[in-house]
Amino acid sequence: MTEQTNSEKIYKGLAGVVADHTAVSKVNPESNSLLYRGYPVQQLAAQLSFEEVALLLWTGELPTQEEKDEFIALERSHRALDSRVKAAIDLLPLDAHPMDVGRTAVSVLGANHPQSGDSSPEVELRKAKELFAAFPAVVAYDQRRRRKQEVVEPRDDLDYSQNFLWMTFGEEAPEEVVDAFRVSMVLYAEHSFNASTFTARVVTSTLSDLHSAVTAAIGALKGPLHGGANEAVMHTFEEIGIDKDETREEAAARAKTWMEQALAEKRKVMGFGHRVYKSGDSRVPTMKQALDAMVEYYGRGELMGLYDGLEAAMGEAKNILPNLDYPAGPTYHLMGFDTEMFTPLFIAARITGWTAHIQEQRADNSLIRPLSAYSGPDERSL
Ligand SMILES: CC(=O)SCCNC(=O)CCNC(=O)[C@H](O)C(C)(C)COP(=O)(O)OP(=O)(O)OC[C@H]1O[C@@H](n2cnc3c(N)ncnc32)[C@H](O)[C@@H]1OP(=O)(O)O
Ligand SMILES: O=C([O-])CC(=O)C(=O)O
Repeated sequence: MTEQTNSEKIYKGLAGVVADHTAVSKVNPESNSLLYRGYPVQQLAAQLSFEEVALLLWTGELPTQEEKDEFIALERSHRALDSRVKAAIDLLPLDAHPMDVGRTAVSVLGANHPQSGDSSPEVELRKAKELFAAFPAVVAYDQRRRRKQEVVEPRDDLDYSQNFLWMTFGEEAPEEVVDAFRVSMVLYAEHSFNASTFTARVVTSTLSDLHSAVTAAIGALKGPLHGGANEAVMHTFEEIGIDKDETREEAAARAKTWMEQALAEKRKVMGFGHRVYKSGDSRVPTMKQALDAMVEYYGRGELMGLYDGLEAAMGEAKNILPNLDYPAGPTYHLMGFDTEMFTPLFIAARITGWTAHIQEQRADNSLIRPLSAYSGPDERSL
């Protein structure tokens, strides 16, 4: 087969290209819906624990009680911060970006895994579960070391979300906060062939291992056009200025002026727009409810002034709607996470989707290697 010629159609950014089948999730922009293994994500977010959603994504079916119990036991036994991961993180500067910390941690876990050379389906599923269990301690430790706080050991009387918040903040989170956190994890878990998942599939297609694929996926997630947007949303809020004494209306008016100026300068405003959804992200209404609950819990209506003002001004000027990162950013801010920790929270959730796709890619593999149209100089001699 020869490489494409210049006259052939180029699908820049692979926009509109259907690269393969997947049974993991269905993103439907026409009906503005998202199904995980056939179930609407809104139902899953309303009724299931994140542990149950993870099992659904991996196995394709809702878990039985026995499967759930077995997984919960495994998850609770792999929560503690691995000493080799801690040693590697301690070598990194305190201001290293937490996405770099997360990427390093997964790499260290992969290199030290006792079955690092075994990519059989059973072992890979086990590795996925262990990584799911181990990653929260990395996020919690990184936020705490940056704040010069001691490590908080996990507690096995708490579920995944409760324990995540416990290890990060060193106190039991109220029910309202745990619920908003759980909802964010469920919504962030999976989204078909997004850039990071596709990256994980490309790496897997070479028959490389699960930790290499996840490490590469973290690199793709870090960018502000993808997962890095949840952090960038908060930077926008900070740039506009958060003033707790302001009314909602005053904040909205300032946000509107800021957005008009940003668009006049042709800036991209993170947290808006989507490659697939053109009439709204299916997950935003559910995440917005979780944000509203946090705003009410913490009594921070002025933040919603900024939120509403930006959304309205972007809608009026360009008819571009928020994506999931837009409500997720301020939700994590209200919970007390440092802004730089937001995208690592996305990693914790997306480990489920990535590893479900890694399994699927491996089960029916074909090396992912597209063609390119050469645009350099004609052949020449030295
Ligand atoms: C969980 C997630 O990963 S969701 C995505 C998170 N990413 C972001 O929030 C980053 C901001 N958004 C964007 O950059 C884009 O909307 C993307 C990358 C997500 C999707 O982009 P694409 O489908 O490639 O559309 P593209 O970037 O070409 O935008 C089309 C038009 O809308 C404009 N546009 C799209 N999003 C934005 C935005 N956030 N701010 C300003 N203008 C925007 C573009 O400037 C472009 O305008 P033009 O035709 O006048 O040049
Ligand atoms: O689907 C995408 O391109 C990005 C996205 O929303 C996600 O990964 O959750």
